[in-house]
Amino acid sequence: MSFFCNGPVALVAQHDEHNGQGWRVIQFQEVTKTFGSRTAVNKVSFNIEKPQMVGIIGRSGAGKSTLLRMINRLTPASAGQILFDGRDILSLKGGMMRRWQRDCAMVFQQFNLVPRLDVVTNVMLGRLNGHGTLKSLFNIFSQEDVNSALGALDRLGIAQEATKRAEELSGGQQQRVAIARALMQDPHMILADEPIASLDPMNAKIVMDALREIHERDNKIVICNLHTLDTARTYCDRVIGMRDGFLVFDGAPEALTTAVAREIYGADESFNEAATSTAIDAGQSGSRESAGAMTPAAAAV
Ligand SMILES: Nc1ncnc2c1ncn2[C@@H]1O[C@H](COP(=O)(O)OP(=O)(O)OP(=O)(O)O)[C@@H](O)[C@H]1O
Repeated sequence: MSFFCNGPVALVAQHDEHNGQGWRVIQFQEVTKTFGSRTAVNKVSFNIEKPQMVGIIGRSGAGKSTLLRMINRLTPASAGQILFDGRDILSLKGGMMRRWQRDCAMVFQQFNLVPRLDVVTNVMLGRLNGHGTLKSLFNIFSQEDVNSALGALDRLGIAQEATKRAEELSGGQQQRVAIARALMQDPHMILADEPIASLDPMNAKIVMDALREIHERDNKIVICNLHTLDTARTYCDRVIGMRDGFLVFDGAPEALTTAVAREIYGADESFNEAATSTAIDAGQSGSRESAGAMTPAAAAV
């Protein structure tokens, strides 16, 4: 299904919170965020009914980051509901809220690692929410934590960097460490806020391949804010377009034509898709840096 409209949409299907296959549905119901007089996210409604890789696109200021940050409660919503398994996650407090935040791991544009800590410790920080207060306070990790962190790094193809300080790594490597840290949370979903915006095309491809592989192999939802249409088309099963806080497009990547993109971006006839391109060539694998056990996922899309 795809649709396009110029105003608020409310397409919340009425159904059980389970999709009949034991998989838990996420429902966004008129989710809204206002900052003073500005409405950053305006009555956004949609459901995710199966593990999908969802790309959110739109021009700067459209509300993409705010929407993502509301999901894991980094930004409080002003109105609406986000239901997971029928439970409104926007009203969770204390330990329940922290557990939810562990369930939806965030990956940020600027990686958010601790620069002077070694890579493996940075990855293990993903476990902190699951530890008791004392253990968390002193960063006490078990041998099992160390083994899991090394396993996650190996999966991301950077186990050999485990003992280096995070600040010694390239941007692409740091983002893979951040993804390994997210995996340590064993989350239901990964929320990636412009994960490749600071990376060159080769590293952008490695990072997007990694996210796609996690989606495919672990059957996890990945929601990814993206600035580039070609990346959304190549990697995502579903694209959501935002404009001025409204959800204005929700459909398959094939439906994301240049004309549709022009509407989402509020651009005129001079709109040039190349301006949003990262020039990721999904087929260019010969010279690229190894991503370890990654499957070049773009080929599967
Ligand atoms: N903490 C804040 N205080 C006030 N206004 C904010 C705050 N965060 C976001 N906004 C405003 O909300 C609107 C949506 O911002 P948001 O960062 O969600 O957009 P975006 O689509 O992610 O943009 P970009 O692609 O540039 O990151 C913008 O007008 C922004 O200025």
